[in-house]
Amino acid sequence: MVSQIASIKPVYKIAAIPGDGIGAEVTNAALKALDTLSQSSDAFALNVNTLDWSSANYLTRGWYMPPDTWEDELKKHDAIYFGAVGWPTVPDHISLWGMMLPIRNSMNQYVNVRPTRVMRGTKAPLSQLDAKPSDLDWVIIRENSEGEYAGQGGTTHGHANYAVATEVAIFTRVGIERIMRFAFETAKSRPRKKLTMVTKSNAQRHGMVLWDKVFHMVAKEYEGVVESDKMLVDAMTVRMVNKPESLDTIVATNLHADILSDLAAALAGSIGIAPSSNLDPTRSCPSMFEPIHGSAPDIAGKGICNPVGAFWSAAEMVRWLGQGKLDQVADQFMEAIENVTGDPKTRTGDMGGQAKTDEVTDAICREIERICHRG
Ligand SMILES: NC(=O)c1ccc[n+]([C@@H]2O[C@H](COP(=O)([O-])OP(=O)(O)OC[C@H]3O[C@@H](n4cnc5c(N)ncnc54)[C@H](O)[C@@H]3O)[C@@H](O)[C@H]2O)c1
Ligand SMILES: O=C(O)[C@H](O)[C@@H](O)C(=O)O
Ligand SMILES: [K+]
Ligand SMILES: [Mn+2]
Repeated sequence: MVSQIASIKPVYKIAAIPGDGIGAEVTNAALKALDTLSQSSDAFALNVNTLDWSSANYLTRGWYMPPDTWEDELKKHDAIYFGAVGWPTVPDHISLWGMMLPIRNSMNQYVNVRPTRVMRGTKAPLSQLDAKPSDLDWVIIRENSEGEYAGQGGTTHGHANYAVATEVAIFTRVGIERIMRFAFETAKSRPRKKLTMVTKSNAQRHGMVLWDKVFHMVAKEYEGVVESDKMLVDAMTVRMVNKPESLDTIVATNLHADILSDLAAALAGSIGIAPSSNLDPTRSCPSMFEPIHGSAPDIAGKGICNPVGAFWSAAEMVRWLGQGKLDQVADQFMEAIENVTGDPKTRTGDMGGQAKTDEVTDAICREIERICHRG
């Protein structure tokens, strides 16, 4: 699907779904930064197709994504860039199941990679606990297709006072094995070669026990290569706060990693910084890149949200698209991001500054141009 302009630059097709609230604001910022990056680089170009799938349009059309065509539409692209979905006018389970979860499921995005580290200029709460910024450098590998998010369950007698509802947590051997292999490979690719597996197999005695068993099976293949250990999820929250330096790569279920990644973001300074990559490692479908935060109705429309998590997610998209050939460009993007967070004048409120989203975006574009043109 990648084409060439005048046989010079590969052109990647991107579906951009800004979505709701600050999702749209940060996507707008990320697309500006990506445009500046591609214009400043000889290595790639982007062809962005923006899709108006949102809660506001759901209320008038009755659908989030065009019912018969959305899968084919998305598959025409090399990657998906996503803002956020969810708005107070629509129940959250309708909005999440109207767009984000069907995309993760149908596009085979069974891995969700969530890196966290303390960026230059951030005031991480951990520093008040005598931890150094370098003590927090983690990658959370979130299982992205099963657990409590598989959509199995139901409601009976919903309107009666004897209503019953189930939410079935699904764990398959295939699903566990593929996420464990991805996690071990991620740990192996990082300098410390260390993996911590998160579980709750003391209380949940079926699915989580299978989760542990498959982990131990895969761990044997990495003996002497990757050091691994196991944590119960409740104790894991304590270790993340008290011994951040003891962690490196972390693998957890869909629900556990959803929760732990927000905690990780807060410990590193702000939810507004944290990126995520919903990956189909087989590359048969487009992968999706989005900040981990939601639509933030409390600050939406004010122009004050932090676009850094959206920028970082965009950098990860460039890295993924390039398959090794765009690493230098992605690194330049990251350098620009940290130069901007490092300057107190270009930090948003959540990072203790006063800059507006647009000011941070203009600063990142200037910085990208400077870095790309200096050499
Ligand atoms: N992947 C997604 O699209 C996604 C993820 C999480 C929540 N949601 C949805 O978003 C809506 C709001 O959810 P929520 O309030 O629980 O979570 P949220 O992440 O939207 O916001 C939590 C808090 O963090 C702040 N915050 C988040 N991102 C920020 C940023 N970039 N800059 C500055 N501050 C930021 C918000 O102002 C808010 O106080 C709900 O409808 C929820 O279902 C969607
Ligand atoms: O669980 C959810 O609501 C979503 O997965 C969202 O919180 C996310 O982290 O992407
Ligand atoms: K999001
Ligand atoms: Mn979440």
